[in-house]
Amino acid sequence: MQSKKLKMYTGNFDQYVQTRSELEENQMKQYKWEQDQIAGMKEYIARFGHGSAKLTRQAQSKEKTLAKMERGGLTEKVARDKVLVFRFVDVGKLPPPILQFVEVSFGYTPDNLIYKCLDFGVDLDSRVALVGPNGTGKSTLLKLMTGELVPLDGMVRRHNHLRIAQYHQHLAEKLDLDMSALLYMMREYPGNVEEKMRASIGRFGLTGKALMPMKNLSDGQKSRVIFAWLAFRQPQMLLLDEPTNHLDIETIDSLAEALNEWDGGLVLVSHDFRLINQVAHEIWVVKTKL
Ligand SMILES: Nc1ncnc2c1ncn2[C@@H]1O[C@H](COP(=O)(O)OP(=O)(O)OP(=O)(O)O)[C@@H](O)[C@H]1O
Repeated sequence: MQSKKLKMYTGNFDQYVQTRSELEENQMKQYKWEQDQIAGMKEYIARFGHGSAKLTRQAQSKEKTLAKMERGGLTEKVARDKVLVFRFVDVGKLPPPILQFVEVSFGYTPDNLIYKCLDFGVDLDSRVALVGPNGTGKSTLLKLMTGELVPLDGMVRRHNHLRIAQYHQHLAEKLDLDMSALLYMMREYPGNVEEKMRASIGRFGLTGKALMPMKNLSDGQKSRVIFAWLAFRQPQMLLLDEPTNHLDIETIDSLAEALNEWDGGLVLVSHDFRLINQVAHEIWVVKTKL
């Protein structure tokens, strides 16, 4: 969708990028050529339109050519897509260890353990993608990291100053859809000036949508409100549970870019290899239950 018009492209995303760039390059060449012609004719008409009979005739002829070109429809300038701004504020480093699992065992019931004697550490340089079939325990592991769940055995040690933020789809249910994103943020984080809140929403590409009720936002835009809400807490560690479900390809790429520019730690649960390939340095496979 460009300039409110739907254009169809065949092939995959990479082919679309290639074809679109070629078409736009040609369109820009044609646009520049036409604009040069028009400028030349206009200048001629302005200079010689009231000169000798011969020059005036030539100027009139150019005027006709110009009118014909305009009637035939001029080539439009290539409209650049608005680049999505997605940005997490840098938080600075905390000395490791940041988050450590020591001999952790966990199950929702003691007779059905999902994890047994887990030992690992995650720090602010970590860029981990957790992958594996549904129901193997990826979300459970994130909840153990945040402290929402506690181990049956062993311990999870967190740095005293560690701020963790977790993204998951259920956060969308917390949004008050009758409110605008701006009012929502101001209610969630009272005592902050409006300008600061607008900027925090703007960092997630929602500047033009800040004032409309959130029920009018698409699912992808609601996800971005949640990202703005999480980012405002300036976490050093982001735990993202299936963050791309409602995001289009450009937004996924913006998210990947923002994560790559950010200095915190990341644990990502996702099936989306477009995001995983761009941001993960390690892939941990969570396999079947014990
Ligand atoms: N609150 C709960 N009480 C009891 N069992 C639960 C609870 N939450 C999850 N489970 C079970 O624990 C196991 C692991 O669930 P978890 O949600 O961590 O898996 P997952 O790998 O994140 O899968 P998915 O991608 O489907 O969310 C599943 O068998 C699930 O049914």
